[in-house]
Amino acid sequence: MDRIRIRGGKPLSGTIAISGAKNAALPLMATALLSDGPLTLTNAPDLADVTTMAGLLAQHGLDVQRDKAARTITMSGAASNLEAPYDLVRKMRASVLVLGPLVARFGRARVSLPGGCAIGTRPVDLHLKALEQMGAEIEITAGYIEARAPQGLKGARIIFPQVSVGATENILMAATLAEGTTEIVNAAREPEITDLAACLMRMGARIEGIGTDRLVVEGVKTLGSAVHPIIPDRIEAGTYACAAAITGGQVLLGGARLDHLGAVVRILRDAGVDVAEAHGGLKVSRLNGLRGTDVMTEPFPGFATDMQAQFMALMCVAEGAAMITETIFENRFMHVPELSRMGARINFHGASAIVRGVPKLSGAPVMATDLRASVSLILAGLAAEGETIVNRVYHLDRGYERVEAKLAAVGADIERLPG
Ligand SMILES: CC(=O)N[C@H]1[C@@H](OP(=O)(O)OP(=O)(O)OC[C@H]2O[C@@H](n3ccc(=O)[nH]c3=O)[C@H](O)[C@@H]2O)O[C@H](CO)[C@@H](O)[C@@H]1O
Ligand SMILES: C=C(OP(=O)(O)O)C(=O)O
Repeated sequence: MDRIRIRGGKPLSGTIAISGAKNAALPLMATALLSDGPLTLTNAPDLADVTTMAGLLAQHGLDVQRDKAARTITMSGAASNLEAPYDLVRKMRASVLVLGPLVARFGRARVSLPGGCAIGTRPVDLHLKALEQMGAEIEITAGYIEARAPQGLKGARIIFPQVSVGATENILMAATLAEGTTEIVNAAREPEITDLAACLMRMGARIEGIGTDRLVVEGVKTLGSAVHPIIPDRIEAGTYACAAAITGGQVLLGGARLDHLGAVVRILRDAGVDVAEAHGGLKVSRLNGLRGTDVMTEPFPGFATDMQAQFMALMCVAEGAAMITETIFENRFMHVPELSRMGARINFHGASAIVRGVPKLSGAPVMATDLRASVSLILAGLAAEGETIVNRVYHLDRGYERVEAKLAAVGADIERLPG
């Protein structure tokens, strides 16, 4: 298995092009199940998760054409197989996003339950309850969600008791082909939801309230073809902002959008990082020391849970203490013991961690159990004295396109060691 070797201490300088967003690409690909297409997505990132989703759609019977050089994915045809198998769903939880589109269009689907993962139990009860409210009959048998709506889905008033990105996406997609009006109350407002709604509108869907926590969808009979550009990855941008900050460098994040970063910008600024809109993206620099800054994760526009591990790496070398509270996932501190192995001073109890900054981290072999934890160790490695080896790179490849090439191009001493 590949590993990443980093020799720390080099301030980053230059431009990093931000790729299309993983978390936008995956639901956007699932929308291809709602029509015969073709649906062409541009600015598609070259990520393991995108490959998994392409494989899932192909096994459903869609024609999936991917041009990596042109960064496009074109999907067409109607699903002939309505089952999403365990082997693919367990690799990538976002596979469950095929459920809403399949039931809406074909009146039934059989989708493996995703199960838990390193960061939490991550149930899909909100997705299922909302589909039931829209008239679907749902049974769980042999680890599979069996959903049936022989008369089609019906519009309903869905009030989510908790903000869920995936449930909002599944129900938004399903509602586009349901009979009548669906109102989604307490909808997630992440930029990826806005991007999904924009693509669905291009395909002919009728949606109001885009960008708010109340989406109203008027069902239509069919959806058509579209060409849609995927938004830049705000989490990749935030990650490289932390890379610039932790090394005391200055980078331009090509294509990154300030309005997509939500509270991440304010918190980075509070911590002593300069983030400014610049021609072609965002300029991030850190000329003085980092300040310990408290943060709590929240749904958008709050501070993203997908940025928590990276921000913690930054706080490991800040002056003073930072209290980091994780409110979205119950087990998203897997990076703490590994950062501690690199000399970080972190205590955590329950949902909060106290990070007491140290002047220097020291390189070490480390291992991570999820995507953002892995990249937080790369960030720590960029700032550490000596050599850091990050094992289990497959987590990184799910969500970061050529992370070592992008960082090396702005001056990091980093390379992939083929396993
Ligand atoms: C592919 C993708 O876009 N993944 C993102 C998506 O994941 P995902 O869509 O899985 O995350 P959710 O927003 O659904 O999860 C938020 C919280 O709600 C809980 N919950 C969710 C659904 C449900 O039916 N029942 C339930 O209890 C979850 O366990 C979690 O505690 O949003 C997360 C929160 O911003 C991000 O960290 C992930 O990167
Ligand atoms: C948790 C993440 O992804 P997923 O929902 O695909 O596991 C992530 O992108 O940090």
